Amino acid sequence: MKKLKDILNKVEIKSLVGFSDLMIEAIAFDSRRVKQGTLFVAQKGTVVDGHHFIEQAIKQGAIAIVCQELPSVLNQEVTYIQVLDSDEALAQLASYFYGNPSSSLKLVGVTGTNGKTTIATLLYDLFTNLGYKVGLLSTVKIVVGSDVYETSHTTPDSLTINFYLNKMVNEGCDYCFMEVSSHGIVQKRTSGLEFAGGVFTNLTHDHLDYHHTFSEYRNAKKIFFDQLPSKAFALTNVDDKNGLYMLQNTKAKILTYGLKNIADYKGQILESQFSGMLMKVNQQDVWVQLIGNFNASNLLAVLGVAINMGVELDEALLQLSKLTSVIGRFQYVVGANKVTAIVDYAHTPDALRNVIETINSIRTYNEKLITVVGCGGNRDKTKRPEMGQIASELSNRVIFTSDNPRFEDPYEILEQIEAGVELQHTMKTIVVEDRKQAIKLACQEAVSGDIILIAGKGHETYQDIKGEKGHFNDLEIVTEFLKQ
Ligand SMILES: CC(=O)N[C@H]1[C@@H](OP(=O)(O)OP(=O)(O)OC[C@H]2O[C@@H](n3ccc(=O)[nH]c3=O)[C@H](O)[C@@H]2O)O[C@H](CO)[C@@H](O)[C@@H]1O[C@H](C)C(=O)N[C@@H](C)C(=O)N[C@H](CCC(=O)O)C(=O)O
Ligand SMILES: Nc1ncnc2c1ncn2[C@@H]1O[C@H](COP(=O)(O)OP(=O)(O)OP(=O)(O)O)[C@@H](O)[C@H]1O
Ligand SMILES: N[C@H](CCC[C@H](N)C(=O)O)C(=O)O
Ligand SMILES: [Mg+2]
Repeated sequence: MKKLKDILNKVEIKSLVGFSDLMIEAIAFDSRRVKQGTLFVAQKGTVVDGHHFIEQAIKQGAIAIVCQELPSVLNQEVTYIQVLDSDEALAQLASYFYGNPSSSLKLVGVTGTNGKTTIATLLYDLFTNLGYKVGLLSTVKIVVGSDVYETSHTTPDSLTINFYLNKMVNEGCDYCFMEVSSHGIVQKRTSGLEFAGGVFTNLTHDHLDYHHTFSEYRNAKKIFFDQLPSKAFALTNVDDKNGLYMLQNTKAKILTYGLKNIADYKGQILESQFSGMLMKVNQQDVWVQLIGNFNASNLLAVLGVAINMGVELDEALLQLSKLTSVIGRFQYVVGANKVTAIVDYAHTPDALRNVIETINSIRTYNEKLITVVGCGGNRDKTKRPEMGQIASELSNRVIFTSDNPRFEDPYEILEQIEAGVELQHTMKTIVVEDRKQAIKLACQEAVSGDIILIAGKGHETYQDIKGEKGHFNDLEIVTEFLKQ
């Protein structure tokens, strides 16, 4: 329970109608979750306008309303707080309500198109291995020390973020690593958080359904760095063409990592195998258990963060060599018939290219690479033909299939993917809409030594069809078929 006056401390208020001397028991932005004593925040959403639910929230027990526009008829028993931006207000309120938890631990945010889950999870592992209690907010899960919680977003809403940060503080966590998605930044889910550091991975094609243009998407990511305080660090990938652009206006201490360009944390791959890579990092050799240029880059980011959080270089390198792959990211099983199946979360053109090129750089070409891939429904449509083109150009055989069609017609999605396949590659491709059947076909076609890549779903344990999430797990299914 907190005083309304205090909760509003950092909120930019346009007008206030009613008493501010109230005790608030809970905050909610969804009217369906309002109970007695709640402060309801009306947000303008992408589907509906939360202002339409103010009445309903009051009926359910809301005693105060934060909104951008005051309703035409006001309830005498309710306090209305008009603000410029409800999303921003919610983030500030949430932070205060939960005791400003981000200032009581060291919080590092990772942003970029690809690599966020990988870097945040590896940092969680590294600092846990060093003996610290650590928190993690990721696409795959939320972790507080060793307690695991389910999540539905890469960057949850600000109430959820602060709820878990508070839990982390109470449980004695020293660090928290979190993913910062572009949706999260635009919707101000991370406003009001005190970051000790930020990492930029890369910027390639994704989410143009939401951000409309590439530069809008890029500027969304940049806001995160613009808002970092001067005592924080901002670590960027100098190999990405937007790496330095991201930090143009940051007040934070600028640090760089890269495989190609001069950087504070500079790496080079000396040798690659399916089991790992030998890397040279700042003049020292280190064997790591992850593979691919993109993972070499991710590991440099991990190293940079570790060192800036006080870990000695030698210790950090030793820890780097102990890290293993993150669930759903280049996870592989080898069947009795020596067929290797790789499950990877590549769901953007760049990620798909990276993963296939990594496989191609290691394999001998005496074997076939069979790729099973699809694209999500109700998401960026323009990435579909690009992914079709990449898969068919770089693999020997491609089975296009469904990946969370959501509310779209799966065959329409598949047609859009196929539209990207160049004429000379059309013979290699086939459409099998049912993902289980597609994986089965790949296993039937594979002979000893062949490699099957199943891309797009990684750690996901469901297939989302018309809002119904039926159980589905690529790794489980392919492991089963490989036994047959
Ligand atoms: C497009 C998008 O990002 N939508 C997010 C947004 O919902 P919205 O703006 O559509 O909300 P809305 O349905 O229009 O409702 C507006 C307001 O009315 C309220 N409402 C609504 C109905 C009602 O009966 N009562 C009520 O009060 C809602 O609670 C909301 O405050 O705010 C919601 C609450 O925070 C999010 O759950 C929701 O995520 C949806 C489910 C989603 O799919 N988001 C994806 C695209 C996403 O955020 N992905 C990113 C990036 C992933 C990546 O990088 O790959 C992520 O961080 O997960
Ligand atoms: N640094 C990187 N650059 C390019 N591709 C990468 C990089 N790291 C990982 N990938 C590829 O992208 C896929 C997704 O990686 P990861 O889950 O770490 O990204 P993410 O940024 O968390 O994605 P999301 O936006 O879904 O949260 C991986 O399975 C791999 O194929
Ligand atoms: N966080 C990403 C994941 C996409 C994964 C893919 N399996 C899909 O469903 O499109 C998104 O929501 O766009
Ligand atoms: Mg992620």
